[in-house]
Amino acid sequence: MCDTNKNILITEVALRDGSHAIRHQFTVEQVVNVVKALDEAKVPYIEVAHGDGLGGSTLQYGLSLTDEFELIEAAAATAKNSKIAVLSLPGIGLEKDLKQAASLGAKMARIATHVTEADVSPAYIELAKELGMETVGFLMMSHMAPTAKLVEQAKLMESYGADTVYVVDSAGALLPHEVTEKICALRDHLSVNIGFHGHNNLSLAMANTLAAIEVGATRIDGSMRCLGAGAGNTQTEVLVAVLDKLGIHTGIDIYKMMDAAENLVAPILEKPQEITRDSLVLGFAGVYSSFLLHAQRAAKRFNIDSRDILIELGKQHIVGGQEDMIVDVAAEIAKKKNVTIG
Ligand SMILES: CC[C@H](O)CC(=O)C(=O)O
Ligand SMILES: [Mn+2]
Repeated sequence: MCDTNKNILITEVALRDGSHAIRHQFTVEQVVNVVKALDEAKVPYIEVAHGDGLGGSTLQYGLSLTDEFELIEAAAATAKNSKIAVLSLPGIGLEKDLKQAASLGAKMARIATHVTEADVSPAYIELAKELGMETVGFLMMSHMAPTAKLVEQAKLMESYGADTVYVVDSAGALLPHEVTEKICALRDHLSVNIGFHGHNNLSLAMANTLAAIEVGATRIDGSMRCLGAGAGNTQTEVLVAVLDKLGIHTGIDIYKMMDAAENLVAPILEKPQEITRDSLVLGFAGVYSSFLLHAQRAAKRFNIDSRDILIELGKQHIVGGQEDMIVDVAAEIAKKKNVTIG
């Protein structure tokens, strides 16, 4: 049974994770309008950055339409109640980027590493703390590590000073009982807050989020209209309503949240966030959700089935930062199949 006395703090990630889905084309006007509405709805945290975090605007990850610092500055100037969060993957984001985000008003830093590579994060976590930011360790592709390994890595992030450690289901590959096992283990071994970030590739983002909350996660990510990579994230406005029905407090105004999703986010979507055969394969094969559009582009270029690329990426355990491998894998498949490139 859920402990209904707990307070859940939600981070709305459409303005960062959703950036993948719209090829990083956010405008200042869109960001300001969405932040204003979320601020009025009393959403505690709003993440703003390139989809791949600070510094992600490159040919490898996709160029942003608008400089992310312009978006962060505009978001921070608009938010009166909500805190602006940024994501940084050490190496893609630099320490100077974190300093700049803090100077523009970002109040939370989420330092993201592959689930077995927490040891690349101490300098960033320590810097974020020095900058006075609330600090989150974000363990991506959590399905790829056994629970004992995940606990070891989370404990490292805790030892570096993270206030919260997240289980991140980047591929939307986890099943509810696996989420329960992972969150329980973190709850039993950590003293800091525990968070969960889901993707809906197997239609399990909501079930996984509820499983996480049930056993102790108190920091939860969602994106309005599921605007996120792959099939998107746990749908925030739905989550707020479901938690209210469970008697769990988020402090968020449900009507205002619904209005923000309907009036401001729906028009931004290039197409509704559905579970298509490709996003289903992401969850099935355990592939990074942000690889979706890259794999679809490569499939077109090499005249092959995008599912074959995704399955092969899963087999080869290709992870974030190895986006260049997507084209290599596609070329290899085309060669093996003797496909004529148009
Ligand atoms: C490439 C960063 C990634 O999108 C972070 C994230 O949201 C995830 O791993 O799910
Ligand atoms: Mn994500």
